[in-house]
Amino acid sequence: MTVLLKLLRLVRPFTWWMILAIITGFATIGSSIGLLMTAAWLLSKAALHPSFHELQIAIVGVRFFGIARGALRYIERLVAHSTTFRLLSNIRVWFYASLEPLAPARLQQYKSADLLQRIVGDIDALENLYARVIAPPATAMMISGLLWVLLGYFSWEISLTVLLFHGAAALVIPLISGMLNRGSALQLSRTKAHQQAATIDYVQGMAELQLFGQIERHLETMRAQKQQELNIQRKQALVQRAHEPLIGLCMNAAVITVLWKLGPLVTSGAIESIWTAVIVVGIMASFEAFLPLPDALQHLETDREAGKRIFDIIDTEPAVTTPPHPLEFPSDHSISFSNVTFCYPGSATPALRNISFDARHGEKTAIVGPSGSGKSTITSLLLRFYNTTEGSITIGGTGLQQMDPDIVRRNISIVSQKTYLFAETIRQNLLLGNPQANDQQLANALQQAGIGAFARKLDQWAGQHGMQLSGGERQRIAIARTILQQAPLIMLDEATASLDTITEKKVMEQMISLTHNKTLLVITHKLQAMEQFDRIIVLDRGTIVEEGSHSDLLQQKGIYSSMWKLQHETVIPDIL
Ligand SMILES: Nc1ncnc2c1ncn2[C@@H]1O[C@H](COP(=O)(O)OP(=O)(O)OP(=O)(O)O)[C@@H](O)[C@H]1O
Repeated sequence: MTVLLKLLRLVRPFTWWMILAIITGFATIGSSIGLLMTAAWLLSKAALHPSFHELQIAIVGVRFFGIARGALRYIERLVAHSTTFRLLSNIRVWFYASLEPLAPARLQQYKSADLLQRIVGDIDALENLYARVIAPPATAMMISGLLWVLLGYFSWEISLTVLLFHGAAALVIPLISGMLNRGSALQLSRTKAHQQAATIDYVQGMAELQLFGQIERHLETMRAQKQQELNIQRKQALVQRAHEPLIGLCMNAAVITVLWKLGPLVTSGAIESIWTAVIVVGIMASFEAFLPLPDALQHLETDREAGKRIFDIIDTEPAVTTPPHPLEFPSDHSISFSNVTFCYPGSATPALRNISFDARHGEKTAIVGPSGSGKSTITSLLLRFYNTTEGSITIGGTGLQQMDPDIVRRNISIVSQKTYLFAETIRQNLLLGNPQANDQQLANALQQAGIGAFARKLDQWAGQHGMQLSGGERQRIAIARTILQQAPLIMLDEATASLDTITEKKVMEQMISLTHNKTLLVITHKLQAMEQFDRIIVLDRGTIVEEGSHSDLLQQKGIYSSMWKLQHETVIPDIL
């Protein structure tokens, strides 16, 4: 389906609103035409010194059209703005709802700035869809129809002549303008996306740019991008500025041609001379409806480009889908990986190869291994961000793919190494885990996460990305949030990596005791409190190389034993 048809499908729920706005738009310009034509008739007639009685209806007509024009213009603006904003908010909600199933797997290919430009800039561009693309041609067509009927009363030849000039104003001028500005909408949206990316990089990477002395170079790139945007806008404006004079030219040409045709008709007495001025001002007033048309084509190109960029994302097949009849989340929370192989989209090398393991209900399982061995990939698969390439994963015997991904995620609490804190207070960040929690419950959770002192700072602002807190504090707030969530399955993915060794050990022991009857899966490369885990799985380059309890693995004298020795028998300062 073409982008335009898809866009029209989006505006379909507002059909009646749009019809109402188009009718009021038509009535407004129609009143203008009525006002000028009645006034012209009145003046022409008055020149012939008729009785007051003969002018009475025209005087009432002038008053009526004068008041109607103002009132209708107000109503038209009200309806048009209301339609535009309803439409925009509908498109925005639709876009967010369609985006959610694509996260995170399908959105990873987009730069965050590009995504932001699509979410904000491209959706905003669609603001023009109704008011500047759909409404003006519809109103112009109706006005042209009105003139056709009004002038047809006098002469079909005059009627046809005006129709031809209306056609030229509606088609020829916009087409020439469109040709001159071809591709500029695409260039503009790309330039804006690049600018947004550069601005975000500038703000977020300012410290790095300063350290490497690259501020001036980065600013130069931004200046060049701004200049490029200005050049495109200048070119667009040059063409746009010509629209009004060209429409005026068309109008004057129409008037001259009509006058030329009217001459013989008036001389022959086929048309009374009093109507000459009426016909001429009617034609002149009708061209008001054609003024926005050349811009409409420009906006159409912008909207098509914005729509294309939006549908590029939305039409992507989600990496995971909800089955038509999802099964319930089981009460047994054992996790089982069976011959699982997984390749990230676009990657030829599997991140996990044929791995099988069980993490039984209520047991504590640790997955350890060197960096890049595939530990976090296990988390992504369990949270159903991706489907396995081969093999299956079950919870309590039910296949992950047979359940609703949202329900699975609601039952698994996770603290990852990339904790995200919202630019809100500590309280708001904690309430994400349990919106109903009272202050006492928040304080208990903070205490259990090892930052009891924050119970007195619940209303402190966490800062952008939680930057008003240290890395360790952020991590412990995230742990407290997980404690509040009370999900039956808990996963810690390098959750304590940013803590010092002593605190890390303490928090880990606390988590193990807090999750007494729960299934706990801990992913780590720092071997802390390992003796307390029921099972330890050692991963290396995507495969399970060792499995067993802490003492078993030490006896095997394999990778685990070497890692343990390195971390515990050699004195390695924390700062390394
Ligand atoms: N989104 C992704 N797209 C493509 N490849 C990826 C992606 N994420 C991870 N990988 C690759 O998959 C492999 C396993 O990565 P993973 O993050 O699971 O390792 P890890 O053991 O958790 O590492 P670390 O301890 O450093 O976090 C790595 O080779 C990595 O480059």
